[in-house]
Amino acid sequence: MARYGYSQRTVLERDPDLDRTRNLGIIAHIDAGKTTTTERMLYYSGFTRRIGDVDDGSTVTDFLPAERARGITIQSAAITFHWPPGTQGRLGAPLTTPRSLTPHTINLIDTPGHADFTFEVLRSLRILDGAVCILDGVAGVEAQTEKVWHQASSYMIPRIVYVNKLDRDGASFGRTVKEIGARLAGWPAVCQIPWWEGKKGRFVGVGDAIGLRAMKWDEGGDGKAVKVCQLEELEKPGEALGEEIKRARVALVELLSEHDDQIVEKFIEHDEDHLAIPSADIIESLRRCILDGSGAVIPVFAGASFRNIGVQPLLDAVIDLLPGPTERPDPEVSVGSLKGGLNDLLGGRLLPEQTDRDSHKKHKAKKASYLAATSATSTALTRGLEGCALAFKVVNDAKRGVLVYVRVYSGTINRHAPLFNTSLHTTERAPRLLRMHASDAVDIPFISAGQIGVIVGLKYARTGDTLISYHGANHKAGPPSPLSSLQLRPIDVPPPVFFASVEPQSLAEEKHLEEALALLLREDPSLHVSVDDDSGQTLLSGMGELHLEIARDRLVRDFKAKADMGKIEIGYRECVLGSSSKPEKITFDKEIAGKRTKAACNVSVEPAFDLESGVQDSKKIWSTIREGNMVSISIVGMSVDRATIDSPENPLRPHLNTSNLCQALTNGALAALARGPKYCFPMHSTHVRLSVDPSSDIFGPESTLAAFSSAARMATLAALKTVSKETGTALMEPVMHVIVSVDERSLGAVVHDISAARGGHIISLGDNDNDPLNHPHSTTTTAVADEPPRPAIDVGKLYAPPDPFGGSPTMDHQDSRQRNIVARVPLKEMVGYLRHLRSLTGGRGTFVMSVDRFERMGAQREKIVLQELRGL
Ligand SMILES: Nc1nc2c(ncn2[C@@H]2O[C@H](COP(=O)(O)OP(=O)(O)OP(=O)(O)O)[C@@H](O)[C@H]2O)c(=O)[nH]1
Repeated sequence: MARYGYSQRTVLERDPDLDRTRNLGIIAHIDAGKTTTTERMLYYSGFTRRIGDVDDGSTVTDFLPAERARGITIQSAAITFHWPPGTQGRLGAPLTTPRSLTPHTINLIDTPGHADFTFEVLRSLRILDGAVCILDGVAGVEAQTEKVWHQASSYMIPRIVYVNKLDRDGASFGRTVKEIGARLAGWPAVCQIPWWEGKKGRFVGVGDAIGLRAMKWDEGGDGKAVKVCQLEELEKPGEALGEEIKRARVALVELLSEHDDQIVEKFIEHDEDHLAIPSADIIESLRRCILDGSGAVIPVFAGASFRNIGVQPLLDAVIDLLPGPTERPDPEVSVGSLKGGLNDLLGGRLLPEQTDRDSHKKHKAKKASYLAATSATSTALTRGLEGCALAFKVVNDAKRGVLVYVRVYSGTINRHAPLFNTSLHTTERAPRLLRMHASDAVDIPFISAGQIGVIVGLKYARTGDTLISYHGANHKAGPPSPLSSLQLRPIDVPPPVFFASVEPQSLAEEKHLEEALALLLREDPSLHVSVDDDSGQTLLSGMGELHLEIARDRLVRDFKAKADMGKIEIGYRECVLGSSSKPEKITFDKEIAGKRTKAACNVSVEPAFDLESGVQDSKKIWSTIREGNMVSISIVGMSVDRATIDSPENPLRPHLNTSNLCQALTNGALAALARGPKYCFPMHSTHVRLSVDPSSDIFGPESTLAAFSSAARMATLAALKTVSKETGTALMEPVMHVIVSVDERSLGAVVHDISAARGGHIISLGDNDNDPLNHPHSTTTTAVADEPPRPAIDVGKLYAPPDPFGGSPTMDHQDSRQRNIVARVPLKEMVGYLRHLRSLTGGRGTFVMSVDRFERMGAQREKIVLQELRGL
């Protein structure tokens, strides 16, 4: 079965320009040096005339004022530049090997490193064809890196690693290589080794195991001039670098031989001489090994971007090793109930998957109907579809208005073409198309498959929406089915756990604030806005404190909204403690716009703390799980089979369509669940059972969908109120899955702090028994969920060059060993944790966290939290 996001190999036309395009992302832990490295890339490619500096806020990529002020990257900006610069080759000429001899187009998508921006990272990751993962040579593999690395594996993104900051005291390339093996669960293929010179071990350049040479940069220069030394020059007596480069080459060939048969042939062809294999063959082998995006083989490069060392060979590696759009797997789409690769679907090659439970006969019948459906869909798509793109980012630009960044996956998107948004079901024209160079832009007539570009002037498109253009576009009706339901697979948005009220400073500002919030939500769908019915207050919720702080900055500074944001608070949830004793029946009966509307339904509620295992209800014909709650619907006289087919006996006919009715009822119930009866927090772990009896609850044409939705909302509110009175409700709190990376020395203090002071539950300690790093000969397997485990990695057998001081690759320096503490901790106890962790660990500790679940609080804890909430 295909993994998340993609199925089989793509069948994009082999376009020579696309072969020379790299949709590249840079991923890393916060502060590893993404922006610093990007600035050098832009400078060496001739894109900028001076090197921007993160520390004085003059970089090209971090162009939002909020980013510049904080010195961190918040938004992924897409920039296009060319590498190598100059005229060594020309576009359209056949590809030479190595590819880095011919100019290529790099679309660079910068991704944020902060944990609060997971959604940003994910939405950038999915459109990449390859990525560079930057590590800090002192800190090694940090918790956030591990997290993003595994996310990239699940999107099958081919990656290379760049170990940065090797100029810093305490930098340890060898230890970092071992950590790559252990923590990133792949085989590090050391392509470069650091060149440390003199007694103090000054970092001056890199040794190249692929090209059997070394590169040296002048101290203090802009790094443009690179001195290349061949192996012979490095083999002088007393010169250790030459020998180490040879050792690295042997290790590289040995490693590749275990993953690639073709390099074994080359090895034999060259009399089993590791050094005799041409560098072009090594490059091709590395390329083959990383192309599947599994991360099983991890090419490792070295540098110190801040000192202008190592960036040009890194760019060469991007071109030489990472794939172009034509070499990537087919993007996964859904069309109605069909799911599969877009190009498979267009080419009529989508095959059904047989589940283990399907009997052969049943499978045969299923396959026949499936094939008929896919073939009809394929024909419709091939006839109709002109272009299909994913809006992966929406940005409000002060000069140009709203910019929608898109990646085109099929066909072309042309200027002025009407674009149908299959997520919102609206059509909008694309008046202008741009190619972005950070904050500069160039007008272009079209964006074709595999390319990244910007559409200006769209009013509705949001981040994550699928946009299509089609033959015979019809503004009013939109495309015919099934084209109208074509969607590139969306990203799951985690639940928001922090919220704050947002108030306009005056009544006159209300409208402007509303518009600014709407724009903010278009940019970032992981933000939510709700209006408290009782107080009329607008609440903005998000995934982290920083997430909301940035949202406030965006509102006030960038959108110029005159608004105040209240205190950022934790988004608790409320749950019912018992079930309704009898269903609550509500008849909604109201005149709307001069027209009478009337509908009724019955609702009962009950606790559902384990939604994962499913809630049994034989009568239900429809159920939805949303934000930790379940809504299930039954209609008297209908069973699951008949419900989906609008047969003549369907009791809802002729006024109502079953799925529209169920959707309207669900929307009504979900609206009621947004506010708990006692504490006003959203409900969680609650099952709403809704039932409609067509003989008594439907009143002919007066029973509109809106009337049903209102009836469902009111009945759910009433049922929650009754249960709250009869059995009570309780508070639930977000509990986080936390990974803290600390060195051995601080382990005890941090563990004690988590378990004693923060009420956390330690799950694992990365202790001597489990942590491969502490057992040089122990093994590790891949940590990617839903992946079959890869053969174990023997960390002790990995090649890593010796480090000059301190960080020996055997990691016998007890105190500098990194340990990962995995724990579950209530979010409330994690507020402001980074500062505390830094003080416990002398500034070295880092952590990542994500929402694990919502948990009911004990009575004592609930009392304390309630007192705090009431300001007591
Ligand atoms: N000594 C040294 N410092 C570096 C190097 N590269 C980056 N830095 C410094 O590390 C800090 C963080 O660098 P950034 O480039 O902002 O890191 P980033 O990964 O973009 O950080 P975010 O944007 O916050 O995710 C800055 O103070 C840089 O000057 C390097 O090679 N050597």
